[in-house]
Amino acid sequence: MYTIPFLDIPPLQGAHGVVRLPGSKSISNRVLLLAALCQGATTEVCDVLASDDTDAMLGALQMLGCRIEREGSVLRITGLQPDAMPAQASLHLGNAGTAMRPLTAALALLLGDGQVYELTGVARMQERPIGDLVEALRQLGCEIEYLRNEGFPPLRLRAADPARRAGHTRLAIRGDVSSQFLTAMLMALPLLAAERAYTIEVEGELISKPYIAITLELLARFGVQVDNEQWQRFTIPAGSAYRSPGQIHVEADASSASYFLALGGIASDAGQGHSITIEGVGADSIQGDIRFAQAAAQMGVQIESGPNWLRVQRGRWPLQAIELDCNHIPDAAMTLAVMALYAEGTTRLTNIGSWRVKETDRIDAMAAECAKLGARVESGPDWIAITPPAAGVNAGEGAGRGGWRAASIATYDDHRMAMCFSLAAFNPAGLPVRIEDPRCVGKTFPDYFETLFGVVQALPGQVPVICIDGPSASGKGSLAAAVAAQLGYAVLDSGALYRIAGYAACARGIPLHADHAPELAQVVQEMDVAFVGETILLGGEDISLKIRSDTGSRNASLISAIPAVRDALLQFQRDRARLPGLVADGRDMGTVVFPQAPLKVFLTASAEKRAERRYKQLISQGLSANMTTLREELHARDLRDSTRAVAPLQPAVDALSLDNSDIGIEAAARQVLSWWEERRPFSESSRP
Ligand SMILES: O=C(O)C1=C[C@@H](OP(=O)(O)O)[C@@H](O)[C@H](O)C1
Ligand SMILES: C=C(OP(=O)(O)O)C(=O)O
Repeated sequence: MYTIPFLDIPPLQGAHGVVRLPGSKSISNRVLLLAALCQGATTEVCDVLASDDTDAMLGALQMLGCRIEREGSVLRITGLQPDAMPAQASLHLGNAGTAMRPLTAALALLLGDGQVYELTGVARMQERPIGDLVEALRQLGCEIEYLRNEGFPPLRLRAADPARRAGHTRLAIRGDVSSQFLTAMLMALPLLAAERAYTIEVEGELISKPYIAITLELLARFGVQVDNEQWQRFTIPAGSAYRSPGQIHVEADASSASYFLALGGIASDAGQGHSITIEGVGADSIQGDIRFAQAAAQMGVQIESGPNWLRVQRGRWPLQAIELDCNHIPDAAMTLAVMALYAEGTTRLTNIGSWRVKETDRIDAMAAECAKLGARVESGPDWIAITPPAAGVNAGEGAGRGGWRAASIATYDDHRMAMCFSLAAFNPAGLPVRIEDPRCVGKTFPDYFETLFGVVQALPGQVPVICIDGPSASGKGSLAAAVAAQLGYAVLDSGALYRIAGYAACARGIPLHADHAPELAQVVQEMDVAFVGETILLGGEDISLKIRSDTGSRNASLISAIPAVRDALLQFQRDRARLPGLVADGRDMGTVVFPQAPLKVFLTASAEKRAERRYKQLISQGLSANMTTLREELHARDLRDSTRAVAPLQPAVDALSLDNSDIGIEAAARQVLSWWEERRPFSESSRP
C-alpha cells in the first residue's frame, strides 16, 4: 500500500495480464458479523478481505469477546456469547458503513441490563446518516442516544426496554437513503425471531436493491430464510435462528473488478497481448456490481465471463457514451463516470442520489475532478453528465493535446475516487495523473496500485527516472532512498551492482582485470541477484554486509572500469525502470544508463565530510575503519573514477549540482523533490 502524500502515475498505454482481486467488502463484513452471531459455533471464512473496513468489523467483534483466529487466508470465528460480552464498550468503526449500520442493529437488540456501548467513526462517518435505522430500532424499544448530532453517529446504545418491545413484530424502515439500514435490520431480527415472526415494511423507494439480495443470500447460508415480497415487505419467519454453515468462501469484490474491466476496455494493444483476466469473481457472483460488466459492454468494452472469472479487452474505440439509471450499481457506477472521459458523446448517470452520503459527496467530487482533467460536467441532486475533454481544443494554460489537462486529483478520503482516477492516466494527451492521498484505497483494496502496476505498461520511455550521481560516500544512497520513499518509487543502487559483480567474480576466482573481460561479463550475465528491502541476495546468499567492506569497494572500482562488464550491466539497470518510477544512484546514471532522465542530480560533499560519513557507516555496521586510510582511499577512488576511459565520473551536462557537505539528508531530499516538482505539470494552473 502506498502511504505517501501523492502518487504520480505516468502516462499509460497498454495493459495485459491476470489479476486476482481481494475479497468482497460487502460479503466479508456480513459474513464476519453473521459468524459472530452464531452463538458458540465456529465458522471458517476463506479469502476474507483484509482492509480498513474489515479491520473495523474484526476489531469491534474482538472487543465484544469474539474469538478470531487466523491461519493463512482462513479466519476462524467463534460466535459471541451474549453473557460474556463486556458491560461497556466503545467501538470505533472508521468509515465502514457495513460495520456501523449492521453492528448498531445487532448490538441494540443484544444488549442486556447494565450494558452500555458507544459506536463512532471517522469525521465523515459522523456525517453519514443513520436516523432511519435508529427510528426502526426504536420501534422495538431499543434505547439509542445521539451523542453529537441528531440522526448521525456517534451513538450510545443501552438494553431495550422489554415492555416496549413486547408485541411489536411489524416495523417500518425508510429505504431511500441507504439500503444498509434494511440490511442491518434483516441481519439483527433473527436474534429475536425464535418464537415470533417479524415483518419489515419498506417506506419510500428501496435503493441499491442488489445489496439486499446479498444480505438475503448470506442469511440463507446461515440458516435464515427471509420472505421477500416485491422488495417492499420482508418477513423473518418464527423459529428463525442462525446456524453456522461451518465453512464459507468470500468471492472477490465485484466493485473492485470494475476498475480492471474498465482498464481492459480503455488500454490499447501495446504489442504484448491486450487482455485482462480477472479471477475470483464472474457470472455466478452474488454481488450486484457484477452488472457493471453490462454497462461497460454497452459502452463498447468486450467482456467474456465464466462462473468465477472475467476476461476483458478493448472493443469499440472510442467508447460510446451511455445514459444509465445506476441505482442498482451505486459503487461501480463511479467507474463509468471515468470511462466517460474516453467516450464519444455525453454520458449521463442517473438515480445516484446516494452518492451524496457516502465516503464524500461523490457527485460533487466526481464533477470537480473530471473538470480538472478538462471534461465538461453537469450535475444535479441525483445525476451527473460528463462530456470528455474536447478533441483538438486547447483548454487554456496547462492544456495538453485534445483539451486534456494534467491534474492533481483530490481523493476526499474516498477509495473509489483514487481507484477511478488512476484510469485517467490513459489520456490521449500522454499526461501523467497525480492521485492525492493514495492510502485511502485501504478501505477496500489496500494493494490496488501495486495490482494496477502489475498489469499496465507506460508509454515507451515514460517511466520517470531520477538520477543521483556523485562520488563515493557523498550520501547518494541515503538521498536516493529518501527521495524514492516520498514518491513511492523503487531505488536502483547501481554501486551495489558493481560490488555484487566484484564479489561474484572473486568467488569464482576470476581476476578483476581487463584481460579477463569476457569471463567477467559472463559472470555478470549469470548473476542471480535479489534486492529484498535492505538485504541483497546473490544466489540466495545474503551478501549485504560482505560487499560493504573496504575490499568490496576496491573490487567494485576495479570491475567497474572494465567496459564489457559495464555493457552487461546496462540492460539490467535499464530494466529496473518500472512503474511508478525509479530513483537511480551511481556514477553514470545520468550520463550513460538513463541519458533521457528528466531530472539528474550530481551530489557532492567535501572529501573530509565524505570520509567522516563512510567512517560512521562502517563503524555502525560493526566493521573496522580508520579515518586516514579512508581519506586516502577516497582520493584514490575519486581519481580512478573520474579519469577512467569508460563512463568516467562526471556530471551530466544537464545535471543539477547539490553540495550536501553542510546540509542534512532531509534538506537534500527536499531540494531534489522541489526540483522534481518544477518538472511536473501539476501546477496551480492545472486546477479548474
Ligand atoms: O450493503 C452494502 O454492502 C453496501 C450497500 C451500498 O450502500 P447504500 O445502500 O447506502 O447505497 C454500497 O454503496 C456500499 O458500498 C455497500
Ligand atoms: C459506500 C461505500 O462504503 P460503505 O460500505 O462504507 O457504505 C463504498 O465502498 O463505496
